[in-house]
Amino acid sequence: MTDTTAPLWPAPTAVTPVDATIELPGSKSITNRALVLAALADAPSLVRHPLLARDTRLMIDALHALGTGIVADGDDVRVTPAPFRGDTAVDTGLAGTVMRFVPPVAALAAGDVRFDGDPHARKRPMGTVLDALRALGVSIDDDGRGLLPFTVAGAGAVPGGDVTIDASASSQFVSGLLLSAPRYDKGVTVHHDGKPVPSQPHIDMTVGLLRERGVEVDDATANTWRVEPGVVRAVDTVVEPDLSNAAPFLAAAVLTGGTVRVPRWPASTTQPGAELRDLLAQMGADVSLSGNGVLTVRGGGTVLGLDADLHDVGELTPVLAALAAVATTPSHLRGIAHLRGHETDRLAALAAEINGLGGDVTETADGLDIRPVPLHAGVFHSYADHRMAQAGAVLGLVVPGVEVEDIATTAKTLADFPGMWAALLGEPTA
Ligand SMILES: O=C(O)C1=C[C@@H](OP(=O)(O)O)[C@@H](O)[C@H](O)C1
Ligand SMILES: C=C(OP(=O)(O)O)C(=O)O
Repeated sequence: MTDTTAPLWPAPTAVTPVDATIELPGSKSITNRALVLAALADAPSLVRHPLLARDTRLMIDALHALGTGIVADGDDVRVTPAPFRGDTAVDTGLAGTVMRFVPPVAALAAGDVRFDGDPHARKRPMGTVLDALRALGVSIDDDGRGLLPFTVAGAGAVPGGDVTIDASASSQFVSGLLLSAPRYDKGVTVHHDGKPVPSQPHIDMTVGLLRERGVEVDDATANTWRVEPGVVRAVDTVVEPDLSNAAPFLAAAVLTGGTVRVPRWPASTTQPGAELRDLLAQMGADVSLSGNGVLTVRGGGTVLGLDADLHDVGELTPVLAALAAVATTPSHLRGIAHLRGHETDRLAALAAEINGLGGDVTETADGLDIRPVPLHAGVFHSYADHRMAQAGAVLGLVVPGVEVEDIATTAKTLADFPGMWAALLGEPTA
């Protein structure tokens, strides 16, 4: 449900082409994996240049509630592992990474760990995680609907073993099980049986970070992941910038015919945001990555529609859909049925909000068809979804009079999106 009491944010219209360098904070997905793995590790370690925003603070609080020592150390976070304790509660907020990655950790705790989250979080699919943990020997108390809230009855150890799941609704089901698997007595083998798993780069990220810590992972067979039991070595992690959060800023360059530079863009990465280079080029942008890691996107004046399967990079959809709505040719965004289980039903939300501004968007079984038509002023609702709010801001650049409801929801993954947006547009910040 939309919070109709949330204040409206007048989205600034770009009066000149943007020209800015955007320093992005760390990746949400890498930060939260690094924090979990640091808590599971054999010694203290540092997570350097982490994202500090709502989702990662929730992860820090969750691991702290489970007994892990976590303190700020300048801009870094120092994690000191300790035996996991129970008789505690975890607030997942609306963070998929907290609600899917922490229950497998809590299973190692000595005692009950109660999980609950935001109203929108109580709608996000969780049953696969709960069923999988039960199959691996964990006792969980819930009301049988496969949703938050629930209680993991930690027994101090987990047998582990083989489990078959349907992970077609979220790759996070797989990642969550794999992250804690080395600490289970028999390790874990996850088999996926169902429609294709989305967000493969995020699973590769999980496997890569486990291997960096000396954990043996076999992912050679499609849809099967085997994690051997063993020590998770403590490793200091330098978190890459959050490339998915580059999307609205790079989109501003595309839309206004301007230039946006993002420093520290990794030459190789498992982040799905890396695909922005190719996707924005398909939409008519000039994209280049310099030898010293600065990504530069220049808008070419004409924004082309996009015909793309976004199955692997679903979290880029809201901003790409906003661009598509003001492009010059139609777009077909495919392979993203799983977005219905994200922060909100993103397919329904994008269609409703773009159409609310006069757009012409239809939902398909697994995506969106977007025909660009002139848009008008209006309220763009956020549905507690940070990337919906970002999409509204992008549209506002070229559609005067767009008001984004609850811009504060962007704090899920960026501490100060409105300030960064003002700086992008050369406006004085508050
Ligand atoms: O593991 C992760 O860090 C994520 C996996 C993806 O989830 P889905 O596979 O549910 O799309 C992605 O959309 C989400 O933003 C972050
Ligand atoms: C789907 C997303 O988040 P979450 O980690 O909460 O699943 C997202 O950030 O786009």
